[in-house]
Amino acid sequence: MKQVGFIGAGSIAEAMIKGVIQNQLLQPEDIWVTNAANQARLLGLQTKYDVNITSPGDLSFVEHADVIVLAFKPKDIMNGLERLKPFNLKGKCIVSVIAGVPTRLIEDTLNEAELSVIRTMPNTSCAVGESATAITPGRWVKNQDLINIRRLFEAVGIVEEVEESHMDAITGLSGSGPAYVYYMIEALVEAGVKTGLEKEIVQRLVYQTVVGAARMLQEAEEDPAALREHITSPAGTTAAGIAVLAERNFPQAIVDAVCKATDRAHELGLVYQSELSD
Ligand SMILES: NC(=O)C1=CN([C@@H]2O[C@H](COP(=O)(O)OP(=O)(O)OC[C@H]3O[C@@H](n4cnc5c(N)ncnc54)[C@H](OP(=O)(O)O)[C@@H]3O)[C@@H](O)[C@H]2O)C=CC1
Ligand SMILES: O=C(O)[C@@H]1CCC=N1
Repeated sequence: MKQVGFIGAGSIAEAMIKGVIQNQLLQPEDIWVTNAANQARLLGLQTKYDVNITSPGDLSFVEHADVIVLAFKPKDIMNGLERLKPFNLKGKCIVSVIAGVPTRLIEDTLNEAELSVIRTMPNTSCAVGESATAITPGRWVKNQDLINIRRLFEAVGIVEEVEESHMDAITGLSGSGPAYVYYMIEALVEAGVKTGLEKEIVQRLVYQTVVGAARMLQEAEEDPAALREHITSPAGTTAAGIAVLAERNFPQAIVDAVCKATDRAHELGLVYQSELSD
């Protein structure tokens, strides 16, 4: 893999760019980025990461890039693909990080026979090399492309290869997942501040609590339920706190959130499939 071009310069594109540069999988000069309209954003990325940019809407790097990352919103899929169509995509690998959009739609819309398309679902923790990324190959993926793209995402976290039928659920689970965790952290901080502690102190305590819990999961050979039990003394403070969460059906709220996010990913895919057949 020599040159990677990002079409879309938003949150996930930046997280990936930051991660792959930090992990030295790619050099800044091998990365190209464009977007739809926001020139200031592109200049900001160039200043921060020293990557190549083109003017908004200028996809000329597609001619020499080996890998093209589709990093725009699902609503922009048809427009984004139409703009790619005029290019000779022979031998190139198209990597989509777009929620809900099936590989088949990309394959069928782009004007290239037997195109290598890989659908992926990373999360923004790419930026610190800690993404949980799922990848699924399209119909005509070359083995070497799959190896290369796996390597790209392994440079910024862990990778699971899955059947495409699981991608919407993964989008709702680990694609959106950091947001659920941040939401809980926001609430923990709010609770700490309410006790009268300084916000900075609360933040340090809470962030480290979350980092420590995550490391325990990775390093202790016990599941989360067992780790929770170790903290929960009979009739102690944790038991009192957990009882409130159980009473408010915290686990069910999380399950419902993931299901809803999964349904939303599926809906996004259906919308654009039906557009294709119109
Ligand atoms: N954010 C996340 O945590 C994750 C997001 N994703 C997926 O990644 C995709 C991007 O999400 P995110 O980065 O959050 O979105 P952002 O809104 O932050 O960025 C979207 C980018 O797409 C650009 N864009 C829109 N249309 C076009 C076009 N036709 N050609 C070129 N660029 C275009 C926008 O340009 P401009 O600003 O100029 O309009 C912008 O740079 C989505 O499909 C999402 O499902 C996947 C995993 C995680
Ligand atoms: O919210 C979204 O649609 C995207 C997909 C996964 C994370 N963010």
